[in-house]
Amino acid sequence: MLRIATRESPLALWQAEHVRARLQAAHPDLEVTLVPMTTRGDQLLSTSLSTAGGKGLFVKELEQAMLEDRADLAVHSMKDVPAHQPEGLTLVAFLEGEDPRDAFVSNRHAQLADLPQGARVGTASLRRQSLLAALRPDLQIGMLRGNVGTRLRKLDENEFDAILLACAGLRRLGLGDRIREALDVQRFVPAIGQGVIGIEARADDTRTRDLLAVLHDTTSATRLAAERALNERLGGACTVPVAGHATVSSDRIRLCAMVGAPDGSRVVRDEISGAAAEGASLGTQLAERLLANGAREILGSLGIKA
Ligand SMILES: NCc1[nH]cc(CCC(=O)O)c1CC(=O)O
Repeated sequence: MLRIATRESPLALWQAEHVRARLQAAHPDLEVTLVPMTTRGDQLLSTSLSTAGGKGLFVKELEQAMLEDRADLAVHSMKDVPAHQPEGLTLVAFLEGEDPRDAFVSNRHAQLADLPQGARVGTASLRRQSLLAALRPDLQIGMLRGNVGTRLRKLDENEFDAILLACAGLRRLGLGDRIREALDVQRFVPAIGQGVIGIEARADDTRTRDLLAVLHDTTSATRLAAERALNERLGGACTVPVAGHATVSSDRIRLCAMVGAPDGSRVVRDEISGAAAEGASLGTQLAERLLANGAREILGSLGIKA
């Protein structure tokens, strides 16, 4: 028996069920069950995530369940996972990545560049807000919280002319046809870990780790090592406008990153390439360069010491 802790949002349940089905296919005699739970982040969906306390909110209850032996593993969107795991827990597998790009979704406009002057755009993240404002200072950008379905409903009810979501979440939920334009990763740099499902387990639980080994994707692991090293050096929170995306081809890696003021008035971008095996060190180096070139001031003005 293997117990999977998961949030109860439709996307989280899809991802947990996907992991369950793959484990079941690899180990036909194993019983795999879902243990759904509500996290503090889900309860606070109506308030701003940044004021509520950030990323850990979506994973804490799942981690508690593993530490108390009510579950053996937790399935996460890596985008929602903080830089550090609690004592006794560790990330044990990363699945093959879905499309990492942000999606432009609109009922009226075919692409971001078609938005008229002053159009209303909804987004749930400071990163998207910053990138968007830097690109198009004329837009009226509003905070859009809630599950993917809730956000699409707000668009359909005409609260916004367009919204930005992750392509991965839309595709997984069978809503890929809502994507009008997939935004280029160089220009519109994705969030650390966007599109990758990660699995956390107890560090000493070798049985669970062995059972999960079949799901592990080394390209995703290489990507995540670079992106998470970058994120860690930059303070490691999702409450800051930080973007980082690595592309891996054979033994090379290229990491793009951005730190921006939420209003887009200042944006620092840079990129670095090197050997894939050096990903984590490249991530740290790129973070140092960003900090030296203005990111330290941007983060400092948001109360983050990096
Ligand atoms: N913060 C919510 C969240 N966490 C992960 C995804 C998308 C799926 C993924 O990145 O794997 C989403 C929804 C969104 O940003 O549109």
